[in-house]
Amino acid sequence: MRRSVFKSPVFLFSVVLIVVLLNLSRVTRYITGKTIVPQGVVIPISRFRTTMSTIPLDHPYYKELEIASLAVKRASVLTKKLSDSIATTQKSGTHTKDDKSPVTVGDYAAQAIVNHAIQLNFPGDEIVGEEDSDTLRENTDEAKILSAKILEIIKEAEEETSSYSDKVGSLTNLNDIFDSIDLGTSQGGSEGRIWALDPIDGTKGFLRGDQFAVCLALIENGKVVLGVIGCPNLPEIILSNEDQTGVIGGLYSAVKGVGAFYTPLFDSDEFIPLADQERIKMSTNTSPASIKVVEGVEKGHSSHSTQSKIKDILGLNRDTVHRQTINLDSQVKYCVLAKGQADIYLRLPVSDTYREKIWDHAAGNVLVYEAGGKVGDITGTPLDFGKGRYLQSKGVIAGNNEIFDTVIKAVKEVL
Ligand SMILES: Nc1ncnc2c1ncn2[C@@H]1O[C@H](COP(=O)(O)O)[C@@H](O)[C@H]1OP(=O)(O)O
Ligand SMILES: [Mg+2]
Ligand SMILES: [Mg+2]
Ligand SMILES: [Mg+2]
Repeated sequence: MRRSVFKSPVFLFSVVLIVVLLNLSRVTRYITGKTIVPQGVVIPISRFRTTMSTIPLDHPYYKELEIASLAVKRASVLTKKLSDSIATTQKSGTHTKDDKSPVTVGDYAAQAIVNHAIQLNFPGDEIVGEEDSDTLRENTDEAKILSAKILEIIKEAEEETSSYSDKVGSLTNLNDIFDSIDLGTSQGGSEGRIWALDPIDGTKGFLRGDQFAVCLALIENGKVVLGVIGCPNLPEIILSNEDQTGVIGGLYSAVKGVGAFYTPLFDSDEFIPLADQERIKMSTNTSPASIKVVEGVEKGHSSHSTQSKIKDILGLNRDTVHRQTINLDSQVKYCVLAKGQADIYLRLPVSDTYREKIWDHAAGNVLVYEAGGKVGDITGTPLDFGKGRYLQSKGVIAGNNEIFDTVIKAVKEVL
């Protein structure tokens, strides 16, 4: 009997050869740990994965995102350490500013680190930063104690994140630290590239050992195009004020036109490309029985009583409203919202004259938009980040696309 052609050694060898050739890149990767792309260029595997994903490696602002992420991670390592030893921080490292708000060694040190990274990589860009070094440069005992502590904690954080130093640099003396802090004096505006930095957003939360965030945004011609928020104390899953679980520490990023993303903040000591991060999306929930509202903790920062009335109008039940309200300091509220763990953010003004600062909202703004939500002032008008260091509007309301207009209607009814 004639042997079937399918069983001939030549045929079987050909099949194996075709399979190997079709999977050449996988085979090479298995043997060498490197990937060969068709042009014969050898690139590391993580870059190959990014190229193959839906998000290209050359997406807009890739380098800005990489530098911003590493700088925010280093500042987060520093502030987390302080936050974990908060009893000492409170005693020795806090100064009260002219507007009576607190500033700690953590705020100064984090601003120095992030500003330095921006200047090193994008020397033509301006920075609007919350802090300045005036107090530290005074010839007083308090200034000397604060400054010595700042130098010490920066050195510690740089040692712990030394693998980033080729990208974000390092600061080795107090003069350079003061100069770096003072790079943040831009007056903002609607032209050019301006970074907005809040080195510790929610300093009061930080001092309580609760939530705070390191917030960095890039504003181009008045529009926020990139935002990175490091949340050193934020659990991955936030269900209510009592029920919060999962990995502690999150890094939330958004690039305009690309999307919004989450990755654990302390898991890796390198930059994780967006293709390897988790894409996050706002909820679409509009049901009064199950929607969740995020608000600040501090009654002096937003009007909790006006917010209660709005929740009433939206139809939240008075018996369950406390379970549907999540109180969090700082821009972590935008992160929880963008991740779809809450549906509405209410920040009703306590005073007619207070104007929000751009560094308090810029990064959160692009995060919510890119996750599929909306942010506006109390009239629903989008926030304008091109008007200087301050927003010229009152209050902040954010929500998923389905519920936003209903919330604005309720706000108008109450005010
Ligand atoms: N009087 C005020 N009204 C509204 N926000 C304020 C006021 N004072 C400080 N803030 C800022 O509000 C934000 C925190 O508010 P909340 O945590 O309630 O959302 C912080 O950015 C804080 O600045 P800072 O960055 O100095 O902490
Ligand atoms: Mg402050
Ligand atoms: Mg702030
Ligand atoms: Mg701050």
